[in-house]
Amino acid sequence: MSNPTVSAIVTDIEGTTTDINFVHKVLFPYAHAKLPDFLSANSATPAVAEQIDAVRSEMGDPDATLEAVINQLLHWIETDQKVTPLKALQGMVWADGYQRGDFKGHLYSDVAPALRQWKDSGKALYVYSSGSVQAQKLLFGYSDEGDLTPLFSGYFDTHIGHKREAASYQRIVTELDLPAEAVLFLSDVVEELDAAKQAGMQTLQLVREGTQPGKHHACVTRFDEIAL
Ligand SMILES: CSCCC(=O)C(=O)COP(=O)(O)O
Ligand SMILES: [Mg+2]
Repeated sequence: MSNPTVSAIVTDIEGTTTDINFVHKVLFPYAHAKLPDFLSANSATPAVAEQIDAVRSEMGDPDATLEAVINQLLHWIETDQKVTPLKALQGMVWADGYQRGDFKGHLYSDVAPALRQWKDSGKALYVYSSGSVQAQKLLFGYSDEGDLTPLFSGYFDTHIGHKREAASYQRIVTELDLPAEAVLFLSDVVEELDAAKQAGMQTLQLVREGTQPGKHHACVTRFDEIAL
């Protein structure tokens, strides 16, 4: 497919640029193992204390003990809940892992060449993930393909809204200051693509191994099938 009407591309991460297994079998278990000690050691640090208070708010219990907060966070990891303070704290814990070389951000082999080509041809590139902006920058900054962060013009996380809600994509379009139809959203998840399309964006589903294709969005299996 060739599409010269696209000025900006917004990409999802998990299942789109990156193997779901890297997120679920490397990142989430790492956060699950490290969060308790990280929170016990850093609970007085202002950036961490702010997120602990946000967890207490989500729990509806402003007096929850640190132990209760930790148990809540571990439960959210086990059930893959996209709760904003969990995502912020995961990003902080993963920073250690990336910096120590415990893992690198996984990217499918077709992703970095396509991102470079789109950037060179004048497209603006953005990320929209439930992972925090810090986590997104870490994954692309410490990726298997080196530091790809210079390719991106911006990052969006759940502070802009949840990924299955059209209003989130309307806010992104407003931030990009572009007509919605000039923005292409890439994701593996049909509900996210439906929300982006409702906001007027162009959409394309990445059907990586194990992904079920939907009926209402054009599909590709790799980034190098996308001609812009
Ligand atoms: C930013 S890397 C970690 C991804 C993550 O935490 C997550 O929940 C995946 O969300 P996505 O919106 O990329 O499916
Ligand atoms: Mg995804």
